Amino acid sequence: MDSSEGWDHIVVGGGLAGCVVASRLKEYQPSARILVIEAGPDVSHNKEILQFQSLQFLGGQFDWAYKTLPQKHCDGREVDIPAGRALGGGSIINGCAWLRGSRADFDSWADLVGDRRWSYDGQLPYFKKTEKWYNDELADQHGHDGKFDIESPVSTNRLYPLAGITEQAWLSPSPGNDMNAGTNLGIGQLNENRRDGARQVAPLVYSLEDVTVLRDTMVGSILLSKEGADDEPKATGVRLADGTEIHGKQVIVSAGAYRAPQILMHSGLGPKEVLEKQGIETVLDASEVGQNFTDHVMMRMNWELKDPAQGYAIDFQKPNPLFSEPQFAKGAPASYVASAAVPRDGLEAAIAKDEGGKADPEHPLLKREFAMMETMVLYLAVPPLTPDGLHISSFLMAMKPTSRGTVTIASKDPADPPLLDPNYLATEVDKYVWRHSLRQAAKLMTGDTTVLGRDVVAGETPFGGFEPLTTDVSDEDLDKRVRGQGTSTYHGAGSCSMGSVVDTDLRFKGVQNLRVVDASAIPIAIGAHIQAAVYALAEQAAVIISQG
Ligand SMILES: Cc1cc2nc3c(=O)[nH]c(=O)nc-3n(C[C@H](O)[C@H](O)[C@H](O)COP(=O)(O)OP(=O)(O)OC[C@H]3O[C@@H](n4cnc5c(N)ncnc54)[C@H](O)[C@@H]3O)c2cc1C
Repeated sequence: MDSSEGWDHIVVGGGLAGCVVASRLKEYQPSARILVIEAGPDVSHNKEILQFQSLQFLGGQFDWAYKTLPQKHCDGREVDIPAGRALGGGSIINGCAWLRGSRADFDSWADLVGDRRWSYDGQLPYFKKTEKWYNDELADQHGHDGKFDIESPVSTNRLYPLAGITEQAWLSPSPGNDMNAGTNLGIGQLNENRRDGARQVAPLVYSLEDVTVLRDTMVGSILLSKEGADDEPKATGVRLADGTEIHGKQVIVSAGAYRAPQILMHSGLGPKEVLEKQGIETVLDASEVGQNFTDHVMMRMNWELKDPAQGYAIDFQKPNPLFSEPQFAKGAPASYVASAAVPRDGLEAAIAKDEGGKADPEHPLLKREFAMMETMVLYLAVPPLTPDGLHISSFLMAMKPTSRGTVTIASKDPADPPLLDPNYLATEVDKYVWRHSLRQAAKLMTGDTTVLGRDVVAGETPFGGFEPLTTDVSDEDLDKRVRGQGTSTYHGAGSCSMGSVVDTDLRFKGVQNLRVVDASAIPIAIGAHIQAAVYALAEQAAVIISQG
């Protein structure tokens, strides 16, 4: 079929969500004509990608390699934000961490949009559709015949020598937690969506066999028609960056949190003042497009071992026989992920400072208890060091930021990158969470209350001219550290939020036949890595769309 013919559904962006929506719509509506248009290539059979164990493709040809605008609260730094540029989107280059987030996250999403389909219980059937879980524990929480094989260090027999000692450091509040069963407060196995260690990419797991895919093809804008003066605009197709028009009954934008707002703005759907500045005719003054943009801030730290001869850390120069066993190539060199809340009084004080007056107990962050900071300990040194057998490392990720930023445009040219301003660390809440959590990290890694701190770790090996992290560090030094070293966790979301830009059926408000289905529609900060939530969102969206 000529791709310019009338399609039932045109999916813009064949990323993680786009593949799910296209594949499921074809399954639910077998006679529907579905077109996916993806800016990047199809590399889903590339063996390097499938077998790949880390994030080596960052900055390469399958990465849009964005940079933020200078971050006001991060010493003016421009922070790198990678994003997948290929059929499969983020699933081609991401870290494969599989963490659902908590009941509290999804219930607050449902409260915000006033629709229980987006609560934890509302999303649970869709989480299950995505999973082929590896054991029968908490069976009511897991899918066993869903799309992705999920693996853990234990299910793949990766028994790291430091596992018990790292777990001991986080025994409170909830050891042995299943981080994908409704609560993520505590410590549990680091699960990954891998099959026997291999990456599983969205376009292979969600078959696109009977869907037409245009790859290496950039969409510039959405075609909109408006017949009478009072009529709502209607999406009638898309215009490619080279000017070609493709017509269809419905357009589903799945270009991700960075590009979805850009495509909408290039179509005349966005804040009027932004459109006017770029000489774009306003079809609908949609002031919320590109607002509410959020990302998780991450910090990485290397910790020197007291006795490297114990063989706790991977050494690229002198491989330890244990880590050379084949099972250790089946996942990230980590056993656990630990997530913690912060003290309520500190949180209340920070909220009061941000919002003025006394914190309202109904404030979304106080109404439920959330995992505010996630920690992973990796059994190897991370940049600027190379794995040297002398260091382990930890990654801290602040999962419930209250800072919100914007995605906007610099020009009318779809080839130009969007302007990304996540506005990291703008709020007192975010600063407080980091201060508290970095002190906790110092206590766990260097204090005498844990075996890790007492017997295993000698101290931090900082980089960038900072002093090693200790338990008696000042607030000022902690603020300086995170300002200077916080990076993206690559979890951009919220820039076409449900409730403001799209309704709870993912329809763009004020335009017919147009939907947005990707991370940009998530209206809150999910308290975990977000791919599982994006897959579940897309699964539920496909059901909703197929029902008309
Ligand atoms: C390096 C990295 C590591 C990550 N690690 C993890 C992890 O371990 N665990 C986790 O849960 N999450 C992780 N994530 C996040 C996760 O991959 C993303 O949240 C997810 O991919 C978002 O899905 P999406 O469908 O919204 O967007 P994407 O997957 O980014 O898909 C958008 C697609 O649209 C295409 N596109 C954009 N503009 C156009 C256009 N104009 N025309 C045509 N096509 C277009 C893009 O090329 C892309 O393929 C990581 C992300 C990155 C980048």
